[in-house]
Amino acid sequence: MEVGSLHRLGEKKMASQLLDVNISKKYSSMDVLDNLVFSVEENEFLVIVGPTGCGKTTLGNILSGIEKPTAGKVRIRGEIIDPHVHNISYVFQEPSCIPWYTMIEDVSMGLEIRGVDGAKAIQRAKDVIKLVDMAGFEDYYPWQISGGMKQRVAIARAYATNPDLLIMDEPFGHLDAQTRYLMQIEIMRIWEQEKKTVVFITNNIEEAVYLASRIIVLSKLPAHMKGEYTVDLPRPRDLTSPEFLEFRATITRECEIVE
Ligand SMILES: Nc1ncnc2c1ncn2[C@@H]1O[C@H](COP(=O)(O)OP(=O)(O)OP(=O)(O)O)[C@@H](O)[C@H]1O
Repeated sequence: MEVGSLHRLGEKKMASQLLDVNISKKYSSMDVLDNLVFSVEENEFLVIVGPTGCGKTTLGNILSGIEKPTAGKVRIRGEIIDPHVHNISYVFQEPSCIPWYTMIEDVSMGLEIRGVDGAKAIQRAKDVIKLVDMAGFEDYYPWQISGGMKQRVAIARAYATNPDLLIMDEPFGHLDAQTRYLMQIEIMRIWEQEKKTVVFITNNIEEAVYLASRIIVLSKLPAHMKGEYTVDLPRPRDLTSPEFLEFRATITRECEIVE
């Protein structure tokens, strides 16, 4: 079958640009990221895939401003990214709920730290807990809910501050296959509703093709860009359709994983 739905970047005109990335990163003498140059559009769902240990988390940390590149810059709407200035949310692989906080306290705390007054913070926390389909669990503690539910709360916390950019680093990596699939459906529903820019890191190619508006494939260490694909399959995507399977096979080949 001809892969008519694949486009090398450049065939489609970019919409409004949010991030402009041009970076390299070394740890001591080890080259980790090798001259990565790409942009991220407003409201897109960009997925970064690459083999284990290739530097995906390092890239996420640099995009968020937590870590500095050794060379080059990340710009957000033209300004050098700074987590103290720009509103960036990060969802990690391990859900990081505070054990002695209820769900509503956990989500509202981040807002209060940012100066939102108590009543408004609670209301916004209720809204985003509802957004992730956790209404009714506001007064539960982390030890009373499942791993998937904790990750929903982490996503609620990430959306609560209405961020310019959401970075998700293998957020479903520790979940069982069925919960992972349900979470993929959920994250799509939320993304389509909220229209936030998401950079999603994964080494699961099926997940990448299911979620992405665009996929960037990284090479093994030191990571350089191997390919960039616009995914224009209709949503919700059918994991068993010939088009989906063809796309998955193409990305798998690009990652040099034998299917
Ligand atoms: N702070 C650090 N200091 C030194 N080396 C580091 C540091 N952080 C990461 N590394 C190294 O950089 C390389 C890339 O690590 P990174 O965690 O970014 O990869 P990854 O693609 O996210 O891995 P995985 O798929 O296993 O999550 C690894 O060799 C790692 O040991």
